[in-house]
Amino acid sequence: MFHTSDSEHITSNSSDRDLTLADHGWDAERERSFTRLRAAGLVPGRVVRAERGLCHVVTESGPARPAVRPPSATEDRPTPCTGDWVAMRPATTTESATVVEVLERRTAVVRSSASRGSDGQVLAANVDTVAVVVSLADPVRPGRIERMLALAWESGATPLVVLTKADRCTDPDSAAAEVAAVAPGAQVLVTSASTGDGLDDLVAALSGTVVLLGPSGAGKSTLGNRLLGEDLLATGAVRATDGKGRHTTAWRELVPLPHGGVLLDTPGLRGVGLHEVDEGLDQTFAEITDLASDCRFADCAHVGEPGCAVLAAIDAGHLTGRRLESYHRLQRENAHAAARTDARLRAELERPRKRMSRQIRAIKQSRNFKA
Ligand SMILES: Nc1nc2c(ncn2[C@@H]2O[C@H](COP(=O)(O)OP(=O)(O)OP(=O)(O)O)[C@@H](O)[C@H]2O)c(=O)[nH]1
Ligand SMILES: [Zn+2]
Repeated sequence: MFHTSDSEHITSNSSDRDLTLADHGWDAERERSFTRLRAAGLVPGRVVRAERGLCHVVTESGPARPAVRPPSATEDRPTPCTGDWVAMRPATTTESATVVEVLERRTAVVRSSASRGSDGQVLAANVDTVAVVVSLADPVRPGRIERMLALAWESGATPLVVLTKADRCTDPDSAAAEVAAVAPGAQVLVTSASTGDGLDDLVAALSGTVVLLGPSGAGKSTLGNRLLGEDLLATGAVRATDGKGRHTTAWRELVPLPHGGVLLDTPGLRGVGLHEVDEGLDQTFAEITDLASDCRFADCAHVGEPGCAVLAAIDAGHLTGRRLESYHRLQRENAHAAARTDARLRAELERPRKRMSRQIRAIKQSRNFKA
């Protein structure tokens, strides 16, 4: 039955840890909402990696690779993605295990070129903490941080800014203050994977399912290694390059952290763009949102309207012009993403043509393979 984290698994080695659902974030509330499904003979599992038509799931009785039943024409069931909780029909002597339902997502990180709610466009589900990772080895780029925070807030998870490579920065504290000024409502932590500074505070601040979001070279992998414990990732790396182990060992994008919580690292998350982040922008620029309620016009765009409280705050020195410019720029980017989505939805209506091109692609691919 259901293992709790204080079961016998706590004393066993790291690969056994993978066997408990609690280690993967299963909680009492999830269990309660699963009652009906359990009664129907289904078992819960969490998707540790999803591919077309097949997912790697961890269940109470170990890892499974259930098939995903394609939704019927009338069903509006999402395709499972990394982080999803699913209800599975267990394997029988004649049939393999099947994912029957995707449980309601508490949060979702959505890709920019896709619309929320439709299939295959959610990059990560049920994320609790989005850690925006920023290197202190380079000058602080506030616009970049604001952009990632907008995405983080929009997902529904709690954002956190993790400044890395403090050992490469002469004044980490003032850099942290500069970042805190553009991250209202988010905790800002200074760390160094090299010296170990700030890592305990980071572990304490992380909760539930954690995603590390940040540009290439920011130090995400290094930080992830420190959080996971080097042995675990080294094993994963060895297995990934060891041809013999490839078929038996699934590459996991979702790994329990030794101090609690789960690290979610899915390739698509690196370099994700903005998507319908209106609310996320409002939270990222919380002080502008507050000021805007005092603008004379309810739809004030803060670009020169009379009675604009936001522009007045800039004149009074309470808000930087850079901050408002960044807000405008991200709003434009968001609008472009929305327009792209509309174009995509129009394209969806041309399915027959799409299917044709897919067939052509498949034929070309099979030719390449033969060549
Ligand atoms: N001095 C110093 N270097 C660090 C620290 N953390 C990471 N680095 C170095 O920064 C470089 C990039 O780190 P990664 O962890 O690979 O960065 P990443 O964000 O995972 O990059 P991508 O995988 O490209 O997305 C590596 O050479 C690390 O050794 C740190 O705390 N101090
Ligand atoms: Zn205004």
